[in-house]
Amino acid sequence: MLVEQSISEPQTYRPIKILIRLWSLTGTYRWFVLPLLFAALVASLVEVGYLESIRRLVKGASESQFSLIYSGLLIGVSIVVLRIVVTVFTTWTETAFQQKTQVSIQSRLLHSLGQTKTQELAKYHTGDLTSRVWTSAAEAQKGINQHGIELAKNIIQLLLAFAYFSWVNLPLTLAIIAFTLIYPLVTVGLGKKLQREHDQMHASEASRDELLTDVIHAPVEIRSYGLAGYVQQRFQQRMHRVFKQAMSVSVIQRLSEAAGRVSTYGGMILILYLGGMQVLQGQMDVGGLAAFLVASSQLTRPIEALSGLWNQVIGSASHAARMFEILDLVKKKPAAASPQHMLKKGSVRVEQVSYRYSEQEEVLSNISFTAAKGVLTVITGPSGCGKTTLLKMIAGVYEPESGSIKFGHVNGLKERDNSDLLPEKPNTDTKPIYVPQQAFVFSGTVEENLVFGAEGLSTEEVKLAAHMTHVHEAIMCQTNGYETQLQPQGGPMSGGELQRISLARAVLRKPEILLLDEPTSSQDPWHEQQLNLLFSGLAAEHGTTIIAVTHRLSLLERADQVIYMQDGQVVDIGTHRELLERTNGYHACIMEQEDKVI
Ligand SMILES: Nc1ncnc2c1ncn2[C@@H]1O[C@H](COP(=O)(O)OP(=O)(O)OP(=O)(O)O)[C@@H](O)[C@H]1O
Repeated sequence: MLVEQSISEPQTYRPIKILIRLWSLTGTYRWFVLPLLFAALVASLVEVGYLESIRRLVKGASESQFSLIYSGLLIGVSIVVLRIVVTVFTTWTETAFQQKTQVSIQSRLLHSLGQTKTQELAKYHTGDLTSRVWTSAAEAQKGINQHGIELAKNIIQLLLAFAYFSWVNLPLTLAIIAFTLIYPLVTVGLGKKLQREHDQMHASEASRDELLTDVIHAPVEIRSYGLAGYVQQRFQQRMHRVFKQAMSVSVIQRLSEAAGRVSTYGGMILILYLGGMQVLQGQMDVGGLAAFLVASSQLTRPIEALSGLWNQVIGSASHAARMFEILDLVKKKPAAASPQHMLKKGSVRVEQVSYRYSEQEEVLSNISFTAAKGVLTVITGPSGCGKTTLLKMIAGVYEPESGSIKFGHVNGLKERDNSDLLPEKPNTDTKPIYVPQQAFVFSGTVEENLVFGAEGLSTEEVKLAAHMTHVHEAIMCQTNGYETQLQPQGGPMSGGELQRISLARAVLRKPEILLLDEPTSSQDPWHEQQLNLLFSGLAAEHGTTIIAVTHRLSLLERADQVIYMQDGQVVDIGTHRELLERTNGYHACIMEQEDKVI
């Protein structure tokens, strides 16, 4: 039998705090709220004018006072015109506010995702992350730009209507308010429970989305392992959980709506009773009571709307909490280290670096070495010894648990002058560029994949980088050349071609420090040799500092220095020849890897 894992209880936030934070996230667009609130005030005054128009018309007709009828008519016509103007203005401003808010919040999220440490993001499933960034962000922002604004409008309307009705007949007004308050009181009472149910429902939806993402990403595995039935069963279980929680949410919402109906009808009956008594005692005429009854919805409607809106705000708040969790993953950057005057610009110094993934045993212990500017450094060692972890640490993906990684600041080496090979555009970004073993394919064409994020480069520059990594011809073999649309898995380009596209993407940016993880792992011997030549050339002729992780003998032979690692430690540093002569295990390790490659 399949056992579904339980979903951890999400953190619950206070809705008002959430609304304030959402509002502050909308950047400069937050001030759209002011004209909208002003429009809400005008709209509420219009409603009061409407009430006064009815009162004058009814009173004028029942007492045959033509002056009252005319003034009632005048007020009525004026408010119709004003209402049209306010409606047009509000619709336009609301639409603009909604769109700007959504763009602002979602781009904030994407920016945060780009800055969050990989190990933090790794705790989230892709399906969950996607639903937080898109669904939760879209639903959360409605909390301010739709429900929040409506809430404010109704409060303004309620206050003005209350002031007006109190002026007309205070006892009746107090009676109807007292009765209608049942609704918001019930809603607030159920609010906490409703928020908990919303939180759990969103967590269940996320677990369903995770399963869907797995199915989409692994159709081949599902078919070859015959998992279709298993996946279907799991999906049904997760949908059942979503359904149960959606039912709970719905029941709570219906309960509070029922309280709304009781309070509306009860309020009407109370007005009729108290008003009837006032008529019998001669304190009010029948016309006045009828007008009050007709217009009383202006008082009860905002109260009912407030309660319904509060439920919606709670729904948005629950989505917002899921989104904030992601925004809060970005930790403040540590204070910049003092400049290392001994290190030349482009050099990297790794000092006594140790690292562990969560509670596991140490993956890197006390690693130290220097990669000088223009030097080709190659890290090698048995599988699992920590090479990729070390490279990612230099790239800034992980932070050392102890020790430090320093980048040189002193500009002492010769400028890149003889740029007959590299594109001419000077590189201003001195951050290391990391090229992973598995090329990542962005959605778009080959050219877009090469240029990605570095707009403004000419076609010649892009082609030059593709020539340098020997992928230009393969691209030109495609019917649409550089305009070829890449499929999510990189088709129609092969694995080796994609790896060379990924290298060209890095070369195009003229990095001072280039970090390569198994850069020739998918290459045939000829391309492997050509790429090795490129790496040596970049280092020797262009002063690029290259740190590569590899098992390949051909690259080890070309390296200026080889760092040999075992079990998370540096065993020895030297040239390939030196290590072959003096380091135990190095020769065996290289031969073993070469045999695997062959
Ligand atoms: N995200 C992770 N969470 C937990 N442990 C990890 C993670 N990534 C790697 N490890 C562990 O850290 C150790 C070092 O992994 P790493 O990928 O750095 O080794 P490697 O030398 O590059 O291996 P290979 O040559 O097989 O690519 C391994 O034991 C691995 O299981």
